[in-house]
Amino acid sequence: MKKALTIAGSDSGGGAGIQADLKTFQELEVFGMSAITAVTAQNTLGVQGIYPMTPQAVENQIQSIGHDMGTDAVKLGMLFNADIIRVAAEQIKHFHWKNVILDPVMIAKGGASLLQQEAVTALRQDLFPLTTVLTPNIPEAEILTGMTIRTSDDKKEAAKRLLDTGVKQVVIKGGHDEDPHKSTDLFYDGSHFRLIQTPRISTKNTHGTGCTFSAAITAEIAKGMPAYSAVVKAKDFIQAAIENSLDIGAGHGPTNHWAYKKKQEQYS
Ligand SMILES: Nc1ncnc2c1ncn2[C@@H]1O[C@H](COP(=O)(O)OP(=O)(O)O)[C@@H](O)[C@H]1O
Ligand SMILES: Cc1ncc(COP(=O)(O)O)c(N)n1
Repeated sequence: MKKALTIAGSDSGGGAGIQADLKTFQELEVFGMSAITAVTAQNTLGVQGIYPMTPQAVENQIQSIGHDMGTDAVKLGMLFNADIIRVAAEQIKHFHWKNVILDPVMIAKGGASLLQQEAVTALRQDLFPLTTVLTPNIPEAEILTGMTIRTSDDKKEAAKRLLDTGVKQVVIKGGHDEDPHKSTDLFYDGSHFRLIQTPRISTKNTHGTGCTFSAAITAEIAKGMPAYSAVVKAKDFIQAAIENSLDIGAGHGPTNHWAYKKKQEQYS
């Protein structure tokens, strides 16, 4: 039995953040644990409030897990400010955790900021050198590299720049690209570029896609799968979750975390 820890924000709406991560870990049969960085009052319409935890509270949660239970992989999501980022980095080093998946969450779908602007530098300096797989969406990759990303060549250039910061592997997610037919993610490990492409699903229910995708990568890496294979499986997981997304709430509804498992059961 493998374990995964998510260090991220709580989404009261249940579709993104800690809630999406734990649901995904459970579906992929990995024991999920959490350290909460901030509580958000959130639903499918947007973010109504953000209540960050103190850095000490985050440190204490991580230590509780590190001193007793341990983990096979760590996922980082909404970290909100530079002090929380520093604490997370220190604890990952302290416990010598090696499988680190960083989803550099910055802005919620409705536009609310989930990371203070000055924290971007801390992310690069403190966490990138510890990161096994970085999973930015296109707007996040643009902020992290300072370049505009439109074409497939732009994605490759951005991936190269991100690897220069110490990250071992990167997936630039294609949810925000302009192709109306496909959603294409680019994986880069420093030697090969690989495209992972699926038909784009026409739906407004995409709340939590990024969280769910990176949580699935984390679960598979926790089970010992190599990074690229984990990304391919996570892409299948999120595709099923979006295809069967849930019409809950009046805005961007959540994805369906049990759809992948249900599909597997149907075919077996
Ligand atoms: N409409 C869609 N159809 C198919 N796949 C999608 C769609 N939107 C996002 N994805 C996939 O979901 C994952 C998360 O991507 P993205 O939405 O860009 O992340 P974020 O939630 O961080 O903005 C990626 O694997 C991406 O290809
Ligand atoms: C607490 C929290 N963390 C992350 C996201 C990003 O969600 P998405 O996966 O849709 O980009 C969110 N809306 N809320």
